[in-house]
Amino acid sequence: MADRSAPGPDGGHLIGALSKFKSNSLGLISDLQRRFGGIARVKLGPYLVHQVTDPELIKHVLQDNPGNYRRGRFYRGFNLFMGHGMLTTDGAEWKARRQVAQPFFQRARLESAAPIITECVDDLLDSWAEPARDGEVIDIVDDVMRLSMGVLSRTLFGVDLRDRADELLPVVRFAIKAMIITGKVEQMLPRWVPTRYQRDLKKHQAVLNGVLDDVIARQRARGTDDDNLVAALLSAEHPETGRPWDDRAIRAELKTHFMAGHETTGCALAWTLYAVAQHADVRRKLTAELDEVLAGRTPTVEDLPKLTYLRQVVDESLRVYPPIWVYPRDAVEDDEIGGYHVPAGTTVLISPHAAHHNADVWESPEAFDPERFCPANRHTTRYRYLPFGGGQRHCIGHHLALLELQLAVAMITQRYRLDLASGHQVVPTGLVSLRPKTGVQMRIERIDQE
Ligand code: HEM
Repeated sequence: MADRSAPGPDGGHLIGALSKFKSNSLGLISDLQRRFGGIARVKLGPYLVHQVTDPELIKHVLQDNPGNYRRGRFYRGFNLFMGHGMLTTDGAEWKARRQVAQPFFQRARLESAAPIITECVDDLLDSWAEPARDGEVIDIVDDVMRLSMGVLSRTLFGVDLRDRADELLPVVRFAIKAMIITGKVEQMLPRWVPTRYQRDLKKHQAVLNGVLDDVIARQRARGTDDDNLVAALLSAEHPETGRPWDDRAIRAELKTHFMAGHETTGCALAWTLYAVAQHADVRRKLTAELDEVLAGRTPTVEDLPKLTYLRQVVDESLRVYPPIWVYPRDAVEDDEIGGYHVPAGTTVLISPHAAHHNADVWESPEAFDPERFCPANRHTTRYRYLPFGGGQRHCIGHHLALLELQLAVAMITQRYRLDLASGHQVVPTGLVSLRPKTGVQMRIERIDQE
């Protein structure tokens, strides 16, 4: 076993790089990657962390030795809004949850739900008719979040949670800050200390729990024959106890899918529309492809294989702006990564953002260039491109996300031209998701169809 420590900044003191992580987490991970390469050792407050960005070393953690890397201390924050569910558990508990949900994420099954997606996109397009006519500037972020909330809840839960978006959107905005542990005092105080943060936390948790309890109650009243995830969870038996799952466990699964699925896809769509608006050549090429293949009609799943450039645009957006920009694991036993010692109990950070912006691996990584995903290059992307993670814990929802992104980008580009409002700067910020810090303000113009 190697006894060498990986390179990294001097971090022996108590605070280490934590204050930088709090104020500019994206800057810190890029800086570590640039200065120290594929594996860097850093102290974040009291925690020893190895950031891994080399594709082979990422493969080691996610695919070759995954049993040694579990959800750990940084995932505890996720319990606040996801409970004890598929994303936050390990081993047999995780497996049981993944098995119940897996059938609902089969590609063919999701593809048959494409008309639900196009209906939800149509609603979004209709809601933009007025601002387009009045030449108004709008922030598109909440709108795309509503869209992904509608798609997720209709395809998986058999209800339309857009009806409750006004309650849910503030919950999610709070949650994506609260779930990431940054060592802020308010996060560290015991829950019984009556701070404003604790009051807000409880209020938002109660709203989310209440909405999802309603979803469960409605499904229970309808019975368990419906073909959706809620009905499947209500009729599932726990593999170890043989007993049905209780409502708390079912709610944790629904919270997990809700939080993991709609925020990520919404962010990805906002970033893709932003990127297309910023690159006239990309917009031109995309519009030409859509015109040629669709000639103005609504896209279907059968059209997608012909819309190759559309897929390249989505892939490149997920490279430059990966919605899950970092995720941690804790090492169970001592390990060796890239010849360096990684002690048991310490954290390994996988950052798609740092990996996707690594100049040793990507040519001109800061440039938005969909050509790098042309079909001839696709096979070379393994573990240097990981917007949906990798190994056995890869994203269960990736087919749904990609389907929704392709259909939504196509339909929006067909009907509207989006331009960034003059003077508005879009700045990525690393919360649980990669969010545009002050929104994405767009001027929307209707493209007249023949
Ligand atoms: C663009 C959209 C999405 C992105 C970028 C994304 C990204 C990711 C990533 C990177 C992971 C792995 C995290 C880790 O290993 O720690 C993950 C896991 C997960 N994602 Fe997604 N995701 C997206 C959409 C969705 C959707 C639509 C759903 C569900 C409706 C979903 C549900 C999940 C769940 C439940 C897990 C945990 C899987 C497990 O641990 O077995 N995601 N996602």
